[in-house]
Amino acid sequence: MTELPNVHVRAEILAQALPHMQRYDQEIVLIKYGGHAMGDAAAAQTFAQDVVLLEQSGLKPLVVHGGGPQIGKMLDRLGIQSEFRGGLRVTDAATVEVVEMVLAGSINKQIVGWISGQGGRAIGLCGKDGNMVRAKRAMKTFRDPESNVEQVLDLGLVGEPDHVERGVLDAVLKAELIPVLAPVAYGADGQTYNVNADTFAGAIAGALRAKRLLLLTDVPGVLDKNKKLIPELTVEDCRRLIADGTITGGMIPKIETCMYALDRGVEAVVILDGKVNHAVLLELFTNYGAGTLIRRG
Ligand SMILES: Nc1ncnc2c1ncn2[C@@H]1O[C@H](COP(=O)(O)OP(=O)(O)O)[C@@H](O)[C@H]1O
Ligand SMILES: CC(=O)N[C@@H](CCC(=O)OP(=O)(O)O)C(=O)O
Repeated sequence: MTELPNVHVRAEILAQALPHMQRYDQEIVLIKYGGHAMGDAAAAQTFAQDVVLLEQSGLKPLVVHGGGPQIGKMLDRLGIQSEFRGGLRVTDAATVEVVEMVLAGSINKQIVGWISGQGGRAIGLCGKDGNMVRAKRAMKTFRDPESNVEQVLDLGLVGEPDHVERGVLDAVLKAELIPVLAPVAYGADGQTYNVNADTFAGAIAGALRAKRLLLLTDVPGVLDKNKKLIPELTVEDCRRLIADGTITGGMIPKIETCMYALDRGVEAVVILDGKVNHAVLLELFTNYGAGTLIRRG
């Protein structure tokens, strides 16, 4: 077989994107960009480029971002102690102020800037804007593996979304702007709540019946006990992997998010490595699916 010159190979790859573009035409795709993935400067630029390319190709991309490591750094600088329980940050009044400042302030606007830099038009909002996400105090239980006793965790001002108002998002999408959302919510009690970014993304994806939810993190996907990538999982598999301790820490809210979103009509969720250049494009517009694909089963 004669080898195609490089430029023709590139054209072939571009042409192969056509059925994928048609499949996702006018569909909502929600991309959760985790704080660890964001740390890689080169991948951050290709991430912004991918988001703009999706919008230009007729999809409706939304971004929900995290910023756990960045919040941690700022809390350290301010001398505020912080601890995680069950993958969630215990949040008091001083902590939630810093969380809001870092997430809805610096990180949100940084991502909007990256998208503008690639020629896109993004708008940065948090869950308080347009009454988008109302939350209530999270009630989480945790089973101590040593004593096997289940206890209710007091996480302070950690919120769990209990209502999503889609009006503001519909208006933003209609105006052909790309929403970039910080996971901070309001409470009926007047409090500001710190919501885990995965949980927030799941609530938005569920309310909008997104076609796909992509969770970009700093690992290739869900790993088994031997640290090998698991390419596909069902909801039942996920429950088993949490129960047997294969899935721990920050991966727990991610998997809970997947289960929640699938339950609300999201077709499939993918957990993938956001530090890989063009991770989003590879996943959506090529035949080389990356990461772990999770379906209802
Ligand atoms: N089975 C597993 N497979 C992959 N990662 C896991 C697993 N169990 C726990 N983790 C941890 O979950 C982390 C991803 O969650 P998190 O740190 O909250 O990322 P992000 O900031 O992207 O939301 C991984 O870096 C890894 O340390
Ligand atoms: C309640 C809770 O844990 N909130 C998270 C919000 C940010 C987040 O989830 O960021 P990543 O996606 O980068 O982990 C926090 O305070 O770190």
